Amino acid sequence: MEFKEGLTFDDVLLVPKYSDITSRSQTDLTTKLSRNISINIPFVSANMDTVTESTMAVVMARAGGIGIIHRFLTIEEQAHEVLKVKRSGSIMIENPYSITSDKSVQDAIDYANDMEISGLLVVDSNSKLIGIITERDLLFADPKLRIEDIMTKDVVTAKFGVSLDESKEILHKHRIEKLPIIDDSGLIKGLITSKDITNNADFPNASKDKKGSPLVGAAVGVKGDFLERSESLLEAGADVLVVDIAHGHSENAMSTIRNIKKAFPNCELIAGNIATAQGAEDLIKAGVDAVKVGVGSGSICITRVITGSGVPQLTAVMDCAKVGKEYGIPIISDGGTRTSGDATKALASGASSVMIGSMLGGTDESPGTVLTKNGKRFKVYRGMASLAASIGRKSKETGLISLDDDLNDYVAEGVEAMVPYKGTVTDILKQLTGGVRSGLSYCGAHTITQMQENAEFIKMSRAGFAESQPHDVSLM
Ligand SMILES: NC(=O)C1=CN([C@@H]2O[C@H](COP(=O)(O)OP(=O)(O)OC[C@H]3O[C@@H](n4cnc5c(N)ncnc54)[C@H](O)[C@@H]3O)[C@@H](O)[C@H]2O)C=CC1
Ligand SMILES: O=c1[nH]c(=O)c2[nH+]cn([C@@H]3O[C@H](COP(=O)(O)O)[C@@H](O)[C@H]3O)c2[nH]1
Ligand SMILES: [K+]
Repeated sequence: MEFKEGLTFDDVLLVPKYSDITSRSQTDLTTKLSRNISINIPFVSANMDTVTESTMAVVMARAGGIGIIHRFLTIEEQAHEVLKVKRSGSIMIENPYSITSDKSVQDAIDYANDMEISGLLVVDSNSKLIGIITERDLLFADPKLRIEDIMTKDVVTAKFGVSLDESKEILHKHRIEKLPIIDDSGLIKGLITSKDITNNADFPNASKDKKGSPLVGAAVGVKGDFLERSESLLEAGADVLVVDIAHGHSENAMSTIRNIKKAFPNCELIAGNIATAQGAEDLIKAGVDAVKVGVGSGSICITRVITGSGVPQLTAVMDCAKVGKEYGIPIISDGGTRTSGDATKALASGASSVMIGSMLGGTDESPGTVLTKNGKRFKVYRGMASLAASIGRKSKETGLISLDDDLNDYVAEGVEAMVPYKGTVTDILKQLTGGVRSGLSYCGAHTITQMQENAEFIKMSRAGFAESQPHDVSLM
């Protein structure tokens, strides 16, 4: 039997090429996430419960990438996370939350807290706007009063179709922060807020949908509720769904893809994970709009240790990208990215974008709290097939874990770990994108596609690898 060689990031380097680029800003990182979705930087945050919920997804989209909300939540919770992202950045919120005037102040406080918003529109029984209550109205108000008693009745509004500049003028003139948009009969068409206007100006590179809201994706599994979950996620506004299964080159994955595409033909669909050309081709033929590549490459993955299965990540991406190119379907490299150099190599070898977990795991925007150990700060980052994650899932699905459950029955394919606390994702993405921009320049390329055409990899020896690291110095 002949052995094929499998290589990964540390086995190779990109050979420097002549470049006419004089500044990193001359490079363009725009890329395809999937057949019909473009993003402005090639980074996707992983669908893991210690990486991506709405807070992470909002920051990823603002920076120009996208976050995929993990699936280890109830359908309602996951759809709500999607909704939170969608509502975080559009210039006009389409269905602003409202309440009727007969409810109590306490009802309004509870509702605003649940929805994590700072104000509510007040409507009559015909859904016509009759008032507004904001944080300041609710502050110190007697919780037993009716909303009618404390709401502002002469609401400043604008007609549907009002321009951004006109809205700013109205908000400034009246020194207010919320501008309900109504039609001729007084029905609410939307809400423009000062915060959303500021956000829009502050994040010019943000990835947005056609209506100007941040892009967001959400993962679904292959068992049980996936159709119902898909429907709720799409209703909440998810721009793309990701079929997430450890062994994506399986009948399980294939039938899930076919079922989702049949039920929701317009749904943009990514599926994974696979690690071979045949896997990529089969998923593409089943109807996906992008293929996620990576088996056992992740920092917390022990799939290769437990099962003996996997393909070194660079080879996996190269093999799959050849097929992706034939069919015009983008490839996402998932797992094993530790540096901007790894990301550049993944892109140069044919991936259109890179999914990252551990690099984002210890940030302010990842779920979970900061722990302190020996004076250093950490956050938990765990594999979704780790024992702890599985117990978490089971107790979520069925209530508490029963004492009869034999934990030895569960074969973990991931570990639970800690990663150093790293501050905000924004800074990490600046370093990552800066490194990739430089990487493009070393390949003599202005764009990722150009880099893929120009890229020449060279295999290196262990001595070459050692030479590539800082050496013969004491690091500060
Ligand atoms: N990218 C990677 O290398 C890996 C990722 N993971 C992550 O862990 C999480 C849990 O993954 P799953 O166990 O797939 O999800 P899951 O718990 O939803 O299982 C999906 C179905 O696939 C079956 N299944 C699992 N491994 C299989 C295999 N090797 N062959 C045939 N059927 C198999 C399960 O029994 C179940 O019926 C996911 O988020 C996944 O992305 C897990 C292992 C490897
Ligand atoms: O073998 C595995 N067991 C797991 O428990 C597990 N959880 C996540 N993943 C995968 O790892 C990716 C993140 O990898 P990094 O931390 O290297 O960025 C993720 O995006 C996943 O593809 C797992 N793989
Ligand atoms: K690994």
